[in-house]
Amino acid sequence: MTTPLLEVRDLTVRYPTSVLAVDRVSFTLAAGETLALVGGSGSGKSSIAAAVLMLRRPEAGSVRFEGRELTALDERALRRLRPALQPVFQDPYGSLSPRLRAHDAIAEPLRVQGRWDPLTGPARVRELLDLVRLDPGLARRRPYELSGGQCQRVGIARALACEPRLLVLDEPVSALDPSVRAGIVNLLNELRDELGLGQLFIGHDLALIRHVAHRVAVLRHGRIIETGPAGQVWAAPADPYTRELLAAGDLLARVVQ
Ligand SMILES: Nc1ncnc2c1ncn2[C@@H]1O[C@H](COP(=O)(O)OP(=O)(O)OP(=O)(O)O)[C@@H](O)[C@H]1O
Repeated sequence: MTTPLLEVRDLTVRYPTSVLAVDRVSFTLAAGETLALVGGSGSGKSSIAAAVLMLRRPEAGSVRFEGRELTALDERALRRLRPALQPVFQDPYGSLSPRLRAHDAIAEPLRVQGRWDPLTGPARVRELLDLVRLDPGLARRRPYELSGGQCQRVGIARALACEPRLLVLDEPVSALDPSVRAGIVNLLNELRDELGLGQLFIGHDLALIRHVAHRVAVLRHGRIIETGPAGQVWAAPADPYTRELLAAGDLLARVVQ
């Protein structure tokens, strides 16, 4: 049996305020696969993302990335591994420095990792711009001179600069205008297929997630209440809460149209 890209077992996250945010959650994710974590506000999605990225150490449970137990690694070992696991966050403007032009924002992770070569670096940045289908003419613009969708493409290019194997996408299109969401979602699908990335896609809009995910895990109060292939969960949700989420998604889609 091949080792999954990511294997999470009995993950438990508790905050100092003693909120049990994630309660013994387990799932696996293969390379080239998108697993969506869906659920209402406060169901524990972002807490799982933070624990997978080891931005917050879990209270209990195991997070294995390519077979390595992340919870057992010290900060130094984690720092070496971090480029392989990259986040993309919700707020495209907030995730970029307002000072940096798109070109420098994309070059920054290469510089930080000591991988910047003045001879080949600019070509690598152009390659990354091309990968996220961003016009090279926009490379000199700062975030406030770009649209939300363009900023999110810069954010994705920054993540790709690290040559990751796993993207943790925490509501990557929720803050964007509905008219540009499909473009970003399609880009993420294409990148996954082109580069063989694993994607943990966090969201609450099941209508959108149907177009992204191979599999879905539905969260409620920090626990997975239903999991399965996206098409199956969509066509025949087993849990009444999933049915509620689907109905809410349909309603939202109709309002947005
Ligand atoms: N830093 C924190 N300190 C204390 N409690 C927290 C913290 N972050 C999250 N929580 C609590 O943990 C639970 C899960 O929150 P989390 O943000 O993971 O859910 P979520 O599903 O991502 O929600 P949303 O969709 O609103 O972002 C909630 O009860 C939340 O109030």
